[in-house]
Amino acid sequence: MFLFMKQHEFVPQVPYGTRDFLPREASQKRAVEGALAQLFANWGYDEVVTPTIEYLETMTVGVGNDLDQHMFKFFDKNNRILALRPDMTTPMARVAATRFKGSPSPMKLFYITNVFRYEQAQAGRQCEFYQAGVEIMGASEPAADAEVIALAVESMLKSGLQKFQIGLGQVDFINGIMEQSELSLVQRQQIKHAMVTRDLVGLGEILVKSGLSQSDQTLLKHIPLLHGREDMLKQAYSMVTNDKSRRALDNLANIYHLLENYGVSQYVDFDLGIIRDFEYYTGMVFEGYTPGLGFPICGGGRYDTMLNSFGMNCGATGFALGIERVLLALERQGIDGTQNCKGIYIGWNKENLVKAIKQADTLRDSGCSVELAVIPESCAQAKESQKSKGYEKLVYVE
Ligand SMILES: N[C@@H](Cc1c[nH]c[nH+]1)C(=O)O
Repeated sequence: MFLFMKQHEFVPQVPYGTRDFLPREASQKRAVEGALAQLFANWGYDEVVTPTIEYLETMTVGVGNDLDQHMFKFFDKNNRILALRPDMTTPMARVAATRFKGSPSPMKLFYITNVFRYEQAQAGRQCEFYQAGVEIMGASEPAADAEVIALAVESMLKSGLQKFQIGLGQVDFINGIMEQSELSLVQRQQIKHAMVTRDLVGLGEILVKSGLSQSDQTLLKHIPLLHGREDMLKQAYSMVTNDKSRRALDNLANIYHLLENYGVSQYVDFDLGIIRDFEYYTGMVFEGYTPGLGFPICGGGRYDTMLNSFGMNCGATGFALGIERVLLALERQGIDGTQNCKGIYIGWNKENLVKAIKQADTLRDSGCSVELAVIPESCAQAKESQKSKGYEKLVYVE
């Protein structure tokens, strides 16, 4: 009796932060992913598929400790610690450094796959989520950065989004300012963290306690407000005196000039407060935003030291787009990306299965999508099935 009740009460759930994609969502997901795979291939990128699990030490070499609290970890039978990949950039760097040594440079690679990060789950932010991204490895020039940003713009357009904006920053702008002062590593990290989370009150408090001069405090407090078009870059130039920050601004101006030539600069604003939440970024960084979503839909940047950690000394840049975020944005903006029409339903009455199989075969060969009933139905039942399953046409074999 007890056993019976228990079985009765059991409601199977998916693990926290994961979700099912039901047919409509799964077909939207596939449509977006298919379009992106085609786009990346058209731009000369090759797909790479890596394991879902990596050794923890591989992930730590790549992303540092930033994601430590967010990784799903477990042991293999030899007691080595494994992690579900929290990011695809690190596995791609591992592949490039270990499998493509000596290949023509730069390598242009893409992926469309799931990644895992422990997060407070909410719509558009799950612990398991899908990313489509590209990485250019072996190129340090602004041309590679511009290509990656232009491709991010094209990806959003290809996904069906019309309204979005990219914020473009450069981590060396703030690094240059902080290196001038005598801040400890911890203080620098606290300042960056406050900027990443856009915690302006917290930033103010850290700065007051930092021992920095009043003018440096004012400058750092001002960084999150430094967004705009090219005139803002000029303003920022006059606010700093160190070479590193100024080179960062020159680098942004160069990238922007190329984006004008790609015809996508109208989608791009400068935002010097963007630092992103991975420590591996060493140059330009960017994030894409679309109305109705409170978090970035895509993001990326230059990471010139990661490959070195895997034994290959070269610069790299890339971006990733969140697939569920694209789907959510499309839904919230009322854009329906799918053709929801199904083809033909074939029903048959007793004894006519063989005829119906042949009919289905012929119709499929001619390019129609066909569902063949697996049990005999009367014509009225078949009509009902056609309607409830959403098929455009019924073929009834009798
Ligand atoms: N891996 C980054 C995106 C990126 C790709 N390449 C460089 N950055 C992310 O998950 O946000």
